[in-house]
Formats: sequence, C-alpha cells, structure tokens
Amino acid sequence: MAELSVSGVSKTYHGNTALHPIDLEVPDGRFCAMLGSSGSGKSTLLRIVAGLEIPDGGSVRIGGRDVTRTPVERRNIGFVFQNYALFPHLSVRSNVTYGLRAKRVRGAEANRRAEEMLALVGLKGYGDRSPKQLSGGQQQRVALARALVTEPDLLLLDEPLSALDRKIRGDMQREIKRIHAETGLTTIMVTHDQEEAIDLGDEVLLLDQGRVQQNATPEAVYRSPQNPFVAQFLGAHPLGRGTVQVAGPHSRIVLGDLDLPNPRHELPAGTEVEVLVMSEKVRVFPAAQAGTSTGRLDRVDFFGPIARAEIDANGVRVPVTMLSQDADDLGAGDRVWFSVAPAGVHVFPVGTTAPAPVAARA
Ligand SMILES: Nc1ncnc2c1ncn2[C@@H]1O[C@H](COP(=O)(O)OP(=O)(O)OP(=O)(O)O)[C@@H](O)[C@H]1O
Repeated sequence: MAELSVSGVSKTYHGNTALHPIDLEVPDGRFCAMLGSSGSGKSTLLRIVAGLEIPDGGSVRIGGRDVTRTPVERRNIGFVFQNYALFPHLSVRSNVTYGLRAKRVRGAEANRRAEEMLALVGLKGYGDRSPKQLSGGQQQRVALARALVTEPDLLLLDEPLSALDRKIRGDMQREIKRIHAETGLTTIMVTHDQEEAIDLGDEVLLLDQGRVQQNATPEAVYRSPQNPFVAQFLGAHPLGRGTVQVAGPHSRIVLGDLDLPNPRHELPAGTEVEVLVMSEKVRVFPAAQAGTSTGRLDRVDFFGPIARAEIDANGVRVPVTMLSQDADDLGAGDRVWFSVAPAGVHVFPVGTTAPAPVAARA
C-alpha cells in the first residue's frame, strides 16, 4: 500500500493553473525528491499534501485514508520549511517539545523525547541553548527534530537547505540521508537543485508548469529522460535537429557535419530528432581518431579541477566538460577531434515535448 497517494489533484489560482491533474504514489519508507524550477507547482503540491491548501479536484490519501478535506493538524505530518521557523524566545528543547503540545505530551516525557530527537539530529546537549546561539545548519537540525518528535506518518521538507551555504548544505544532505535511513519515514522534499534531488531521492518527481515531466529513480531520470525538457533540466545541452541514418546494424544520428551514436535503435531511418548531449560524455582528442568529428575550440574556461569548453563544429556548438589537467594544452582557436559516448546522447523524435505520463518506476 502506498503511504502517500495523490490522484488527479489540480489547483488554479485566479484563473492561473498552478497544477494540472497530478498523480503521485510514494510507497512506505521512500524518499521522493520533488524537483522543478520556480513556479513549477512544487510548493502548491506539497501544501496540498500537507493540508495547507485544498485542491480544486482530485484526492490525497495517506496510509490508505482519504485526507483530502482533513485539516492539517489531523494529518499527522511533520514539516520543515526553508526558513527554520523556530521560536526565538524558546530554548532549543522547548522548540522541539512545542510540537508535542497538540498531542498532549508534556513534562518529563516530552523532554525525554526531545532529547532523543536532538541526539538523532546530532545536537545532543544543545537543549538549553537559544536558537540565536546556533548556526543556520544547527537551527535547521532543530526544525527537523521538532518535525520528527511527533512521530509523523509523513515528513515534508520544503527547500530545507536552500538558505544554507554550500558546505553546510552538503553536510545537511548527508544528515538528512542518514536520518531517513534510521527512521525509515516516508519523505517528500522539494528542491530546485537537481544534484540534491538525485543525491537524496529514492525517486525524483520532476515538475514543470504544473505537470509531471517524469517520475522515476534518479538513475532512470538521468540516463533515460523522457523528453527534451527533462534532459535539459538534468544538464544536457541541445545541439539542434538531426536525422536517424541506418546502415546495416549501425544506427547513427547525423546533424550538420556531426555523426553521433544513436542510443535509440528502435527509431527508423529518416526520423527527425531533437539531439541533446551531456557535456561530460564528450571526449576531446588533439588528432584525428577513428569515429571522431572535428571542430574548433571556441573557449576553454577553468573552474578548479574542471574545465568547460565549447567546440564549434561547423556551426554546431558542442559543450565539453573535462578535467582541467586534460585541458592544459588546449586553447581557443585550436582544431580538435571529439567523440560522444552513446550514453551522453539523448534523442527525441521532433514533437516529443508533451509531458510524459507518470512513469513506471524503474
Ligand atoms: N496563493 C497563491 N495565489 C496565487 N497564485 C499562487 C499562489 N501560490 C502559488 N501561486 C502560483 O502558482 C504557481 C506555482 O507556484 P508554486 O509556489 O507551487 O511553485 P514552486 O515550484 O514551489 O516555485 P518556487 O520554487 O519559486 O517556490 C506559480 O505561478 C505561482 O505564482
């Protein structure tokens, strides 16, 4: 039985559709990372699941129970928001026990549970402090402890790490992963950071303009995006339109002067396709090799251990990401040869822009 089941949920604000009918199933104990750019509908869907918003249509079930019209306080949900929302005048311990008041757990039992949760989030011994005496990351741990202390059926995290700096963010990602593994709590986390979604999610739900673009494991979304939008969101660069060419057992994509491997052998010869490449799957050579294409380097930029370059292959611009040490001898204007690994090419028959149906989980 799915712990969370959203069926045909839609929402319109003043004539603007925030969510087209959405279906989503999150099985018991899974971590669903909800990904999308600003305005894609992530928070609206999360708020509907939480009971902070009533959908125009459709239903929400938690643990098999229809909660579509159940108020937030009776859904047994734990929340963590972006901006901590701790009470500044209460101690860390009292912030954590606050969530237990509604459950009428007070006194020594409340304190015992708060200490247990503070230990779980790595803040043992911090109970007497004031939130002002904590770093941003620590405050967010307190918010997590407060959400967990009520023993919720579902944990909802709305961009909980976006106010934190990069280093602390990485630490907190690991913490959230560990806590999820320890508690086994069904969790939905909203983020607009694809690396975070891929790192944390057992599954990724990618939304755009209120529609599900793909719902699958991070690996499936990364390796087999269902449409150009998903591919681009996950970092692929559009090259333009190409054509499938088949010669015997070999299927290729021809795009201008480029000859690329075709990862989708089922497409018949002559199919016009949108072509995208993953820059990290492009290999550059200083001299011609069998099966390579050629072009001139437009620029090479160094970002610490990584270098990004762009090859102009007779008008088609091919992005490259490589190790800086491999780019040391390269410079703008150089003629280079390159190949793209089949796993780095995504092709979609022209017109594959409609949102994909909710995918079977890979
Ligand atoms: N209370 C509201 N009243 C009117 N329009 C709203 C309201 N809440 C959201 N919207 C609109 O619904 C759409 C989806 O918003 P939502 O906040 O769900 O997106 P989001 O993906 O969470 O974006 P962000 O990452 O910026 O928070 C947007 O066009 C937004 O302007």
